[in-house]
Amino acid sequence: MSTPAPITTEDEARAYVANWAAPSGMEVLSGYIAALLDENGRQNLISKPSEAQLWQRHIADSAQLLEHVSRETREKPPGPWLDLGTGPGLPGMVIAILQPQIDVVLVESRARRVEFLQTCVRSLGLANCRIEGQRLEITDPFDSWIISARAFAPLEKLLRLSAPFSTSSTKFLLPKGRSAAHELQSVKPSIRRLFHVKQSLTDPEAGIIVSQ
Ligand SMILES: C[S@@+](CC[C@H](N)C(=O)[O-])C[C@H]1O[C@@H](n2cnc3c(N)ncnc32)[C@H](O)[C@@H]1O
Repeated sequence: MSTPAPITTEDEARAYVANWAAPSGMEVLSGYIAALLDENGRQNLISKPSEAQLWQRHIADSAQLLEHVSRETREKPPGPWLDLGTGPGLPGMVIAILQPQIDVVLVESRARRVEFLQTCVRSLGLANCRIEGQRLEITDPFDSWIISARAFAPLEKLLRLSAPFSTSSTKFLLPKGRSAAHELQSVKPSIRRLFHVKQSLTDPEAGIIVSQ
């Protein structure tokens, strides 16, 4: 399989995301983006400077996690995709919009963010997206097919918190920005050997920690 080209502009990001979208996915996505930008005026969901590069920094950055999932499991997901500390739905809600056959569960503890997520689910008609609006620690456990988390917690803490939601076959997809390699180096070898770092398509210096 060829490695996709790096994404360096908003146009490239939009075209990249469109490749992952189910029919009508891009239309639903524009509804989500409009809501996100509107709500960002009321609460701090994404940094203000990143608004100008929203497709690259947030939407394509989320969508690229699909590169690390086999086509076979993507088409017939063997369980739910769990996104920890999703904030405004990044990356989980983007995945749910692009791939409606995937059941996505978003965990977020902050009430105003939860309200935003619930409004999006209702207004965009996202039947495959469930919100768990409380701390992960008090969320009823279930077995996840995939666990994603962007800017949520350091790796060891993340693994500890997510243990009730993972099995030996759960795949972890953890965008870690520029600290990915360093973070993986800093965990104990028994954990380190279970993961590797993949380069982000949206930032050549950023990495995604992926389980084997
Ligand atoms: C830095 S933000 C990242 C949000 C989003 N993933 C993104 O990349 O834009 C971390 C989010 O995790 C949520 N969070 C932190 N600890 C949590 C916990 N124990 N359970 C659920 N959500 C939590 C916070 O409220 C916050 O929205």
